[in-house]
Amino acid sequence: MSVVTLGEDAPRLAPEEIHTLSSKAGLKIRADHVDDFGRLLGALDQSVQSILDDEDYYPKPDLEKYPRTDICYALDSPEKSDKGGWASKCNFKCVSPTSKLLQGKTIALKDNVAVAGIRCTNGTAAMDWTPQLDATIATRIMDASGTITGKAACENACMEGVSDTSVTGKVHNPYADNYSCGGSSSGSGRLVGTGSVDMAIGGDQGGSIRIPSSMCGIVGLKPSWGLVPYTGIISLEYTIDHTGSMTKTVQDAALLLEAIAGPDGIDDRQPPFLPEGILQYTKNLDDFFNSSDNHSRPLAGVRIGVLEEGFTIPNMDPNIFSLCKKAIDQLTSLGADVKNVSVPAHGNAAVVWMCSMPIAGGRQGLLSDMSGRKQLYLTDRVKLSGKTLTQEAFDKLSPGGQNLYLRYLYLEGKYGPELHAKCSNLLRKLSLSWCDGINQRRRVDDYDHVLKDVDVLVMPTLPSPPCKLFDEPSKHGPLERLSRNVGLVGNTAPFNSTGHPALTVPVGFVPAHEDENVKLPCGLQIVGKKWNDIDCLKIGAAWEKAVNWKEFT
Ligand SMILES: NC(=O)c1ccccc1
Repeated sequence: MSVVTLGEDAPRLAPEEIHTLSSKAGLKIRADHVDDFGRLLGALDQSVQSILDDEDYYPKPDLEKYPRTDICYALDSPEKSDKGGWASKCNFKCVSPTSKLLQGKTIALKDNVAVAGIRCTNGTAAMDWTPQLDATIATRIMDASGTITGKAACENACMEGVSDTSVTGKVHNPYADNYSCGGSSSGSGRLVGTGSVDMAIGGDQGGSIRIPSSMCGIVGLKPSWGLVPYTGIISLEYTIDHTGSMTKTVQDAALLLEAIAGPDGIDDRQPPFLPEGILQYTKNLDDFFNSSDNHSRPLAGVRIGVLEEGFTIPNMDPNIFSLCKKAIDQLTSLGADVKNVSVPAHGNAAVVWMCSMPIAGGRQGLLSDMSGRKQLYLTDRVKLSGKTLTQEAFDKLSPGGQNLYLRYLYLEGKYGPELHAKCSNLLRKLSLSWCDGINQRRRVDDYDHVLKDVDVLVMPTLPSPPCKLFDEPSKHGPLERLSRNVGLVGNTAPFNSTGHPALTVPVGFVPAHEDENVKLPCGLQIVGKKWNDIDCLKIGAAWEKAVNWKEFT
């Protein structure tokens, strides 16, 4: 870095530059101050230039230990995408001396997770980014000897819940072609659902792990906020960003969570340390089942609250309603203490989530402005977005991303930070801060008030079954395309804002709305106390041991 001086011959801004700058902001600078500010800003710019000339600071991927070869992109060979599931495939050498936890498991990463040298689409052509780093969770999977076999398709800019918006093509439901896998982690849902991989990583800001998991008949866990590092993953909005597992079984969910959870020292949402033993999910799960002396009633002593408002969200399908009630009866017969509970604020929580998202989400998710954080910034990707979206980038977004940007411009212009501030407080009212157990003096509100009496809340993951994909999506207008998302996140999005862990397990099939002969998967959502992801896993695993979900009616 060079030494900057404010001497007579130091670089300075000309008076016209100061004038242009201030008049754009509607300000006038006193005539006798113009030269002073010109010199101050000129010196600043000299410092900035020295920083831009310096190297950036990223975690270095270990390409020698974990080489990746034979990269094949769905954009080049769509026929190799497995009906849309893959965004890219690769050959990864992942034999680690460190741990064998994931040995023998094949794993797909959602295509918003950075893997060095492999193009990362985020489901959209609006930005073309090839990362030079591995996300923390990718490194952790390699260090646990997991075999990464590629990147799974993701819906456009992670802003869609129906699987016909990705730049890599439509993703078909594992149980019926031309039906939705959900989104935005659509490829992860399909690939695990069809058995193309054992496990996948998904991302979730409003339901994007749980929606495709429910629709593809698999287990999806949105972990507690901050449990799994988001470092090196494309963000939508940092208060609601989560990454987590999508697996065939709850046992595998525990296994993958164990591999990826815990502080990485970079993601500033994470606590620096966690209670002893909390990350040993597989052992804790085994201990739970081994300690039960009544194997036909493994859930004896577990308290389950049936969230009434979770069954009355808009568009609730009667078949989903009754199937989930029956699944809950099954939990009762497994010994659980089940009672109805009410959180009146639940009905409106997704609406607050929706009004809160655009201002911060447009800036962070579409313009890549994450200022205020102390974490790893993806500088090379930030460079691609610019200060405002270009026409070209806007045109490449699907209606969900375009709508987010217009909502951002509209709400930012009309209400500014005041709206975002109020929404954030209302969302915080739903739940204590993430250290609620420690700070007992705080008021106990909404969900956490009820979670004092029960261990978990249960409700349908989604109000409606997967819908049909459009034959030619681009022939349909934004309203028609986005209408398919309406109400979808009523039971999922609230827990992105509160940060509670939320697991979806498949509980059977329901008829599609378009054709009653088409039967598609349906999930039950289990929401736990913060940091008690293990409670969700225990109940899910008890269900899975007792019931063959494909035959449950
Ligand atoms: N990223 C998300 O979680 C999401 C889910 C559904 C619709 C839009 C976004």
